[in-house]
Amino acid sequence: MTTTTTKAAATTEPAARETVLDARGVTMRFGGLTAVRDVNLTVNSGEIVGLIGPNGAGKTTFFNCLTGLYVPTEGEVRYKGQVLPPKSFKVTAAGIARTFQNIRLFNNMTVLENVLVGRHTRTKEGLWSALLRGPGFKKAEAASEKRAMELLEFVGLAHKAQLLSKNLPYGEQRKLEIARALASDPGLILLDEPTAGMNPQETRAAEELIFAIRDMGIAVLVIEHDMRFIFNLCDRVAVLVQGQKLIEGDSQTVQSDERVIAAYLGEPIEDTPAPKADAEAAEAEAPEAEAPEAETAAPAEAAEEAEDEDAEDDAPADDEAPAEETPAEDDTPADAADAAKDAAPGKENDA
Ligand SMILES: Nc1ncnc2c1ncn2[C@@H]1O[C@H](COP(=O)(O)OP(=O)(O)OP(=O)(O)O)[C@@H](O)[C@H]1O
Repeated sequence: MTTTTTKAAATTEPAARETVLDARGVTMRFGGLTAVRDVNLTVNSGEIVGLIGPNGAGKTTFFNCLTGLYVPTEGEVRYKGQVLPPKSFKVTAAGIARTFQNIRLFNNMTVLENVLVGRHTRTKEGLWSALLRGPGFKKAEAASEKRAMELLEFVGLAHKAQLLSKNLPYGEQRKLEIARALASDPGLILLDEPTAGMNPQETRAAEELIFAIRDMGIAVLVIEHDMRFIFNLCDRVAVLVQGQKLIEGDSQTVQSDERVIAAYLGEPIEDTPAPKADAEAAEAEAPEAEAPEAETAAPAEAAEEAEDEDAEDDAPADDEAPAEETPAEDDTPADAADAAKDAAPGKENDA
């Protein structure tokens, strides 16, 4: 990635902005625990919005509600005005892509194949066409491969296209996840801790990459514990504390808000420090990044998974252990779906 894009680039764009994401009154309960409570959040085209909060504040749960992994107990999520069905593959098809806190790559597939998996929501060729490998299929396959290579070029991994993804260094695996998410041609990308485990140099490169994604016309919603990264990157930042939105505003407003500092430090603040000191204090108190460990439980039959509409979401991840989750029904075996209904009787959104 050699872009020189900066935050200022966005502010010179025309003001006409479309509301891309509109989450209204989103609440998620797990039994007696309310992980997310009545959260409203919008993301507009051309924006990079940050979502921060202490450990356990409900950030990832909120992302899961936005992307159909969870059916919110209350509230609704709209993408470009349309209520989203709470099914992850439909959310992806509608135009929202995401990456995960714990990397979810198909370890035994090549870098290129991983991006092609992300492309499947945009290919129209059916099973028979694929089996017979007719001219339509071959044309679609060539187009997908071309697009996948463009995206690998964009994230700086084109020269590693034929390597197995498990052989990439950690920072590059994170980039590959982003390329795979971009392969579905999203209008909005949700990034869950994109710099976790990265060194400062990689973090700086990730920042440039996200600016470049924004400049491609894709709105960004990002969770991150690195406060310097968030406040430098985002046009707006929302703070979740104990499942509720505490404050939302520009970086300056948020980082100097006493309640935000108190939430991170866990104690009342008598004197408000200068904003820079705030950011450093918050960063010092922020939880450790996730251990840089790639997902190791990629499905044995990766090719079969690629055919599966839910392939991405079915790849297991440690932070979202299926045993305890209450995901949407299409992402789980029947018994887990039953458990989900009992534990999280969220309403079904209409398409
Ligand atoms: N499937 C689940 N079942 C029960 N409780 C859950 C489930 N998923 C999350 N929680 C709880 O919901 C709360 C919010 O968790 P969540 O992972 O969304 O927080 P977070 O802000 O993303 O935290 P972190 O910054 O550590 O990733 C926590 O108390 C967590 O234990």
